[in-house]
Amino acid sequence: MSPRVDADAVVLDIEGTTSATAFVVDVLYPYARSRFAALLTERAGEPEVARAMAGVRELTGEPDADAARIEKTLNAWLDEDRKAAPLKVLQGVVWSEGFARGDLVAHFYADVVPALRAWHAAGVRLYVYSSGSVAAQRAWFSATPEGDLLPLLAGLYDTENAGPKLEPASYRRIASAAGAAPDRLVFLSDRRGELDAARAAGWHTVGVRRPGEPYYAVGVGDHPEAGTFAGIRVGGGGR
Ligand SMILES: CSCCC(=O)C(=O)COP(=O)(O)O
Ligand SMILES: [Mg+2]
Repeated sequence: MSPRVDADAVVLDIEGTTSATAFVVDVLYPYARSRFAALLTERAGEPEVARAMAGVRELTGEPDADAARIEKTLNAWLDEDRKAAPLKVLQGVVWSEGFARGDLVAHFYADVVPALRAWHAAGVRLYVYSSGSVAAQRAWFSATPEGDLLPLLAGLYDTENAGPKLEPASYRRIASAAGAAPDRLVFLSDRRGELDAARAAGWHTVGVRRPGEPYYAVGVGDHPEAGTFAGIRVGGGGR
């Protein structure tokens, strides 16, 4: 449970890995849910909102869906924790404003921020790859109980700029964008399917298994695993 990884860069999943799924589901989702109606009716003319509403209509095959119908769909997707791109865009809009306003403060497991600081200080580059939109990621890392962590991060990737998390091509895209050889990258995630996709792209992987998380019981297959970030050694020569 203390993997050593010979890599130059760490790529982080958020939900279930750096942070509790329960916080996302119990705090962030209700925050978004309570603001969708106003967003869809009062701000439908904003390009990002309009594009996401068109995306919902396309995904559901309901070209005439009005704001109320779209809100219903978004709430159903929230109930399923479905990582649909238009939902993630709209969540990103609402959450960014919530974090900026001070309504929301991000959650990180206690072992995460010390490890991120130590890796960064040792010259390991840090990236995020999450289903949460880049806007949501930026807001999340900028408003933490330990202050603004964005300066630690070299880049942010989501399903829009990289692609779906279960497809190896997405990890190849990230490696190329980050200018890193695949075998110099390690992906930390709680989901076996994501780890399988990263490994298929030639990356190192570590499955993060935290008791109480939804994927804990499923396990991470034959990927190296860690219970916390504290035991993960990353660096040239596995330092
Ligand atoms: C700051 S992103 C909030 C979490 C979220 O909405 C999400 O979908 C995270 O999914 P992940 O890919 O990080 O498991
Ligand atoms: Mg996750």
